Amino acid sequence: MRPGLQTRRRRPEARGGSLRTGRSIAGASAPLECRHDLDANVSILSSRLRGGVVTPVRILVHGASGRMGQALLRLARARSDLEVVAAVAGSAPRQRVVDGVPHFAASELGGVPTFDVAVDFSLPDGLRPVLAVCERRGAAFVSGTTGLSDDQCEALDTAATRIPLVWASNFSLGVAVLQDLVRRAAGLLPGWDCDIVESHHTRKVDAPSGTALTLGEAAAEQGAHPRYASLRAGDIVGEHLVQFTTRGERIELIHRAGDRDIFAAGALHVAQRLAGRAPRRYQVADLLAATEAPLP
Ligand SMILES: NC(=O)C1=CN([C@@H]2O[C@H](COP(=O)(O)OP(=O)(O)OC[C@H]3O[C@@H](n4cnc5c(N)ncnc54)[C@H](O)[C@@H]3O)[C@@H](O)[C@H]2O)C=CC1
Ligand SMILES: O=C(O)C1=N[C@H](C(=O)O)C[C@H](O)C1
Repeated sequence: MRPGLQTRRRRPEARGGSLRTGRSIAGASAPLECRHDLDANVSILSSRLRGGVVTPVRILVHGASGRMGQALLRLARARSDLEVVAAVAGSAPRQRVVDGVPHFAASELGGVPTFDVAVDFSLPDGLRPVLAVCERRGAAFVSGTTGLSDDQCEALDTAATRIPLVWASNFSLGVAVLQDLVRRAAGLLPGWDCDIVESHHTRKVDAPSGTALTLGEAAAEQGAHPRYASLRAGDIVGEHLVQFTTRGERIELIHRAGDRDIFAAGALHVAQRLAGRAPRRYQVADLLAATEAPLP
């Protein structure tokens, strides 16, 4: 894994019809762009109306046997607006059907039933095959897989010309706010040292974490030169400290995730709102703030 790759996060393209709402994430002062796209809303309605009946959004969980995959399956089961129609893991499943959900190996991806959105929390090698299935089937794609190569990031951009897509290094609301705070602090503190320290469980494979790189990019946008340090210990779900230091003083901004359900819930929320939208790359904030036409 090469540090810095995820710092190439693209901005969403400016589109006609975008509306500044002044809404903000949990009190952050920077307004979010809220895209009110009539075409997208029409297609959202048609995607959820099958045979004149409003149906749940059909989800494929990719990386289903993992820590995040298990959280996604459990949280999706509790939602009536989502239906998991396939669970895919890297290797062959021990049980073919669990809680009514058919399970598949990644090598069987071509045979999964029809779905509206794939939600991918796997490993970088798993990205291209599931993306290809989404493109072939015209399904939306939500991914939180980190440690992607340059080529894999470019594959996301290419796919986004054909399908609606969200990739985010972190689906928690708190990190979205932290990113905004880091950007503002870096702008207010030119010349200060900027250090990002991330701590995760010992099974995490990539370092620095995707979130650390995203936070570093927010600081770098304001002229900071972030440095990274990674700690792997015990079962830490995920902690990110961004420290600004100069002679005699220091500011520390920290987010601690205590439960990976926060990431899973965020990704499912985004998946539900992404289904049926127009092809392009969306940011999590677009979908948090999105205004949808009411369903009949
Ligand atoms: N964006 C976010 O909010 C978050 C992102 N993550 C990221 O999600 C990813 C998964 O994390 P964990 O669930 O902790 O990992 P894990 O190791 O527990 O699970 C990985 C899953 O991917 C599957 N897999 C592995 N190789 C595959 C392949 N080639 N094709 C298809 N499936 C494959 C495994 O069978 C397993 O089901 C990591 O990249 C992690 O950094 C994790 C938490 C939050
Ligand atoms: O692997 C994890 O666990 C996490 N990965 C993401 C990252 O790389 O930033 C998000 C979160 O920190 C948990």
